[in-house]
Amino acid sequence: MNQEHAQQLKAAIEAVKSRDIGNIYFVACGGSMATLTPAQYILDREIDIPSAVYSSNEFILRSPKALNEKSVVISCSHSGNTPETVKATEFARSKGALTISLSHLVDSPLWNAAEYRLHYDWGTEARAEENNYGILYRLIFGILNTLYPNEKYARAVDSVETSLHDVFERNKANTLEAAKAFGSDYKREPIIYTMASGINYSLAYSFAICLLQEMQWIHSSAIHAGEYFHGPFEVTDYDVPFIIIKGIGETRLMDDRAHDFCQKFSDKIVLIDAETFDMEGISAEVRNYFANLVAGVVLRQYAQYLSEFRGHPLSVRRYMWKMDY
Ligand SMILES: O=P(O)(O)OC[C@H]1O[C@](O)(CO)[C@@H](O)[C@@H]1O
Repeated sequence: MNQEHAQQLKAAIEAVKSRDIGNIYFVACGGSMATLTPAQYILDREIDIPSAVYSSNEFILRSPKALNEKSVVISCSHSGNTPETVKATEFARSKGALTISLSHLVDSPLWNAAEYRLHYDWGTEARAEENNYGILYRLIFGILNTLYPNEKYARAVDSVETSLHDVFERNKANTLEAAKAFGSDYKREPIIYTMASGINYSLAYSFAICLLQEMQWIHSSAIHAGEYFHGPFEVTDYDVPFIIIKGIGETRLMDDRAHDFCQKFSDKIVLIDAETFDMEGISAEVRNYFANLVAGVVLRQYAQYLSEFRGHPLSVRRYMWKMDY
């Protein structure tokens, strides 16, 4: 266990405990916003303190009336440099909110803007319990366990710290051949939709906007499985690809309904079904909250092989970080 990370988490959790909390905001852009979103889902399900997710600039511009000294604002920027997220964190602090920021870069502008800072590891060598989701889940379940002590939350933290890494590795190995087949079969597709609901929706969103659009320049759109029947299903056809992510929790009914319909008319469905994951080691009562993380790792491997078969590295950009925007 990284002791520096553990100290940073302890300080942030204690700070939350010392306050009277009225609401919790999650603020970030793009992939980082998608990373934070499952935490909001978990809070929604577990406690009655209201919470919301905002894209950083909208947070400033909309300026929620309830943002005040009773707010906790959790922001995240992988680079620590996204100006909107830095400004949103400064904005939250100026309103008296308790600010906690996650970043891979120590001493970045975001790092210096927040009151409490959480560093996370990144890259192929990083252990799951120390990466972005590992730190976020230790924070969220740590906060829950502090505010509402419950063995379930303690076991969730324990699942992150002792099992998540191996769960990721096993599921990556189990889906390696499927990832290669996806890369090979879908390499010439000009458009790929993603679909999910509940805690998995932000994964469908980040796969569409970050992996497919940003990193592969493939047209895409994330469709909420519940919303599919309210417009998007009209584009379903035998040659239109959909990646459907099915969860194991309370919103699976919506995933099933969308999948049942979609497979009648599309011959190109890539199903990522959390029911097939090996979740051994993750406490049973919180598996729904972890299956989306496993789906993310599985899908990342799919993107990696798509990129290899297309000869288009995931790191290539046309505009991002190259010009003013
Ligand atoms: O604030 P961050 O996490 O550094 O984000 C920077 C960029 O990285 C992404 O999350 C993924 O490349 C983009 O969506 C975003 O614009």
